Amino acid sequence: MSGEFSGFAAPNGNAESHKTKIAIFGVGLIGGSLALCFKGKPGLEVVGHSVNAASTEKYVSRGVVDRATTSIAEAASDADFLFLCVPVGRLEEYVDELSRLPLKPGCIITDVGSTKASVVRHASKLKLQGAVFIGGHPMAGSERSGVEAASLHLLENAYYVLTPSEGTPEEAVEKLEKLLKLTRAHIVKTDAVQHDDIVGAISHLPHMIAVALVNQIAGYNETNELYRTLAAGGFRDITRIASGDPYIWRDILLNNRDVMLKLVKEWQEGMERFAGLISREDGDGIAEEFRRAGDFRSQLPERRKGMITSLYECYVDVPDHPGIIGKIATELGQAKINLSNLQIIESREDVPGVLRLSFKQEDDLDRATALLQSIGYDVHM
Ligand SMILES: NC(=O)C1=CN([C@@H]2O[C@H](COP(=O)(O)OP(=O)(O)OC[C@H]3O[C@@H](n4cnc5c(N)ncnc54)[C@H](O)[C@@H]3O)[C@@H](O)[C@H]2O)C=CC1
Ligand SMILES: O=C(O)C(=O)Cc1ccc(O)cc1
Repeated sequence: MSGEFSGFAAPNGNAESHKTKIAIFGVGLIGGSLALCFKGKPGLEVVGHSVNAASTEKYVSRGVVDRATTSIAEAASDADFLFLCVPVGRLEEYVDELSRLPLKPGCIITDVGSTKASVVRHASKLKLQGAVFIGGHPMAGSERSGVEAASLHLLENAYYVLTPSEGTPEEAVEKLEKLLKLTRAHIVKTDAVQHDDIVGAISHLPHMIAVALVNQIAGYNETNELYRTLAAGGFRDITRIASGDPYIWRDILLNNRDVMLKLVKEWQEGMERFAGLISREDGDGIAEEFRRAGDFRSQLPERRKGMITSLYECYVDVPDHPGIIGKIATELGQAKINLSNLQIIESREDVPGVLRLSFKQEDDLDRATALLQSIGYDVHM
């Protein structure tokens, strides 16, 4: 092996003679984003698997993998790393299927499922014929799905949780960590059960609440369309995650059932408490709730990609006159700064507009902020 990855040993130590083969089962948003991080790197070969022949052709024609197959056995054969990137409800079947195949001794099987306890428990019960299973969960994503939504930068700067068990060989974890450096994500290790408790609270519950909230408003809208018309900025922002893939989320919530039921109960108790404050007209109590929330929120990691926001954003105060959007877009374009979205938040004739600029990379955000400030715009995060 040569170049950037010289010395990147295949898990069986057979580094020099063969490329390190990475098999990706389910090349969608997450599988495709991982594939893009690995493909084209010296010493690595990326093979995609789908149950569907049309999908395998698409993976190759979009340049996301080196080759693709509908045969699990072919994808798995001689692979050094096997990434299971299918919906959570399918993960255990894939682990079962792999346990029946002649895998390369010392290969590493990992997954990207949003829940960890059940798949880790399942894998620990199987004889994996010399393979090592390590649970994984890249904590970045978006409400989009499919290989079309995959991006080389999706996982950059995000947290990537690994859940090795007590018996997992340390050197296998190190090999996986070394490969995952290519994603530029930050590795965090924790126990699978604890993972599901925490991620249930900070990701699964917010997704559920967003869906319930949108559906509540959609119900009102049936009798008065002004609900949709007036549902601007804030509502749209906090409910973006309600547009996640229905089947991906069905599997996540069902798989994390016990955690979700406990969280929903506690959420309902929180809402009851809030309703009590309102019905008793306890203004101080309401203000205290907002104060506590504001305090905790201000301690959240800033601009951390992953949960709830997968973009880097800033706001620019702009005088409300025609042409300003084009002017800013042109300035950014001339500086070769990649803008991924641009939106007017408030724009009335007598009120200064606020333009929201979204970027996929932190560096673009930093450069845009510096450029726009240098030419006199008021930019804030
Ligand atoms: N969507 C997100 O933001 C995140 C999702 N995850 C996890 O990543 C995994 C994949 O999710 P995404 O990439 O978002 O979904 P996706 O829908 O973009 O990709 C799923 C892939 O699995 C394949 N697939 C779907 N149903 C299948 C079935 N029944 N049998 C075999 N293959 C099937 C699809 O063809 C596709 O290639 C899930 O386990 C999810 O929990 C993890 C982090 C973030
Ligand atoms: O879209 C967002 O902001 C998310 O919260 C993405 C997300 C969805 C599922 C995961 O398991 C991890 C991250």
